[in-house]
Amino acid sequence: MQEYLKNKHVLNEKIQAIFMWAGKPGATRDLLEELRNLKVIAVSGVGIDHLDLELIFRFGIRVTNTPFEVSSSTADIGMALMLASARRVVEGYQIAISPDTKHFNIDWLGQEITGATLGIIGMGRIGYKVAQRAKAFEMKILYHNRNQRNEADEQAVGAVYCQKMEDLLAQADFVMLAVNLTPQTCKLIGRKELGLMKPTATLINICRGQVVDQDALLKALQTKTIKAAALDVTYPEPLPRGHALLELKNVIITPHIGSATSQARRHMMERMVESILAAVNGLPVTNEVHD
Ligand SMILES: O=C(O)C(=O)CO
Repeated sequence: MQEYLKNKHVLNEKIQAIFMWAGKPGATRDLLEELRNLKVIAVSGVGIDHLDLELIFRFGIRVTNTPFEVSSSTADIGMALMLASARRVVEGYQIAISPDTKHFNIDWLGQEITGATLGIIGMGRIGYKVAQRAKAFEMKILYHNRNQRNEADEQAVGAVYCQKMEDLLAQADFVMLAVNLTPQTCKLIGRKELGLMKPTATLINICRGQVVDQDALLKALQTKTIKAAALDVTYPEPLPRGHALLELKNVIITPHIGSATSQARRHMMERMVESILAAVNGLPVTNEVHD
């Protein structure tokens, strides 16, 4: 890095590819103007909501991401959060390690996910992997998506399509968010939607914090409009210390670790290297992002 900063101007002329973390601040106009030989931006992960694609494409730069490499690990974190919330794993852990052993006998009970209804909002690659896992837990599966999946896909996981998201919200014991962040999905879940959920339901977010109106979520949790939330993503990340969501017992939060497995990260790296080599050599790029 120091070497780069020392020779920034010379090196900037040579840079043909940059690597970016999904969700982290995107490529600015200043940066694009400086990197005059840039051919490709390789994004690690599926989310490209942090990039101004119109601006990047105007510079003739190609964009690539790794949508296939993160699906299983992100679906796993969704299941982990759902189970941890339902079985109150974090509270249990606090009791198990508490110096005061008199609380060791718990005075609360968890909830089984077997037989419960899971509503998946966003049935793309990640949502579908969640459904595959939920089927093994004998959950009833509802889903809402822009487009209905084909019958074979639905039957393979026993998922029932809800054309209206409201129908899913009203029936689900667990609502899992797995959509891309777009202007259409920003604050998709707000006060009205939370109000449609059962008071016994849990919201799980594994996509982007901005998909939920966080103030409305906080209120819904404080007033017990819904039972609990389990979030791998928030807005901002991390939440400022002392944020009210961090104080609630019915919330568990992980630090955006959907793709944080050694397997997923290795596959993401391999795919990005492959895409960068292809792009700098003017060849077709796997997972190229288009308009
Ligand atoms: O790949 C992404 O965009 C993720 O956020 C994975 O959690």
